[in-house]
Amino acid sequence: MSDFQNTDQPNRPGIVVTGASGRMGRMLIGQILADPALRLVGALERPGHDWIGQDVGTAMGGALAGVAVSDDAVGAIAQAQAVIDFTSPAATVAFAELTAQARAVHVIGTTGLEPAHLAALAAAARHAPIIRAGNMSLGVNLLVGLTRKVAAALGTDWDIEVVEAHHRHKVDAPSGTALMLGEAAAEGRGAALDDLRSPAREGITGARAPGSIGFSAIRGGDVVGEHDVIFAADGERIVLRHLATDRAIFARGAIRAAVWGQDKGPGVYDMHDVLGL
Ligand SMILES: NC(=O)C1=CN([C@@H]2O[C@H](COP(=O)(O)OP(=O)(O)OC[C@H]3O[C@@H](n4cnc5c(N)ncnc54)[C@H](OP(=O)(O)O)[C@@H]3O)[C@@H](O)[C@H]2O)C=CC1
Ligand SMILES: O=C(O)C1=N[C@H](C(=O)O)C[C@H](O)C1
Repeated sequence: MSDFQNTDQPNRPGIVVTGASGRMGRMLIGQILADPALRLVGALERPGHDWIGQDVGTAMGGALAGVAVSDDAVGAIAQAQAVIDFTSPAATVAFAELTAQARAVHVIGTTGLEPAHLAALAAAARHAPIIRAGNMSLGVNLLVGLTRKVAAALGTDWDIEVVEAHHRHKVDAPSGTALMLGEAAAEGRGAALDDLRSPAREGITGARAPGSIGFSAIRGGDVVGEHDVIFAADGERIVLRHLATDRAIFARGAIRAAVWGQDKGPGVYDMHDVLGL
């Protein structure tokens, strides 16, 4: 049994998955259908998507699931105890309003959220729990704690750089995970990331600002997600690394969050809360 498995819920939560045909949507639906402790009650896609009206199991190339893909977010979310959402920032904000109205748990994996999106999510979280993380894996959330600790132990003569690599389809940079790691490094230094973040480098950038935190992004092929936090000093370097080789790790974390959130009050939570880290 996986460390994420949670079968001690007396009532199986009804889960709606948004972005059903996406890379994460498919992974989530596969895991929910395979777990007798869970119930898939809705699979959402955009209006006009060619999966609309089809059974989601057969659309994914598998067995009948008994749930038709729908573009009726209002109707689907009204029946949900949890909504798991890996889509786009604009879609996530729209789903947050509906999920709050339904008083359901909203698990958000979507990255690339800007301050206006986060403000809308904070408003929705006044009515129901939101669990949001740029990375839902156990490994990355452990790495966040390690990064904070190492940054706190080292002085500003150690330069901090976060380097990430993802598949060619990813639309946002730096990744949500890279930002989590950068925030942890800044916290370790007793500062906010906004105050330490290096601007993107191109052309004559000038020398590195002491104490700053830099980000670099690589995009190519089918890389699931790779993150290095590099602490570089004169004569030595420490590299903290996480390699994701299977999106199943993100889906397991998100499902665990959906179950964990069932008895929680309104508010914004993250995977540290869920995992008890
Ligand atoms: N926190 C974490 O652990 C992880 C986060 N992510 C993040 O999750 C997000 C999705 O990633 P991924 O699955 O790879 O991306 P995909 O592009 O494969 O999937 C996104 C899905 O969302 C759908 N979608 C977008 N807008 C809407 C809408 N308004 N209504 C309904 N569906 C919509 C897309 O449909 P269409 O194709 O028609 O646009 C697509 O099916 C990204 O932000 C990514 O960074 C990914 C992995 C892990
Ligand atoms: O888009 C992805 O694929 C991923 N996105 C998340 C991020 O932005 O960090 C998490 C993971 O790395 C995969």
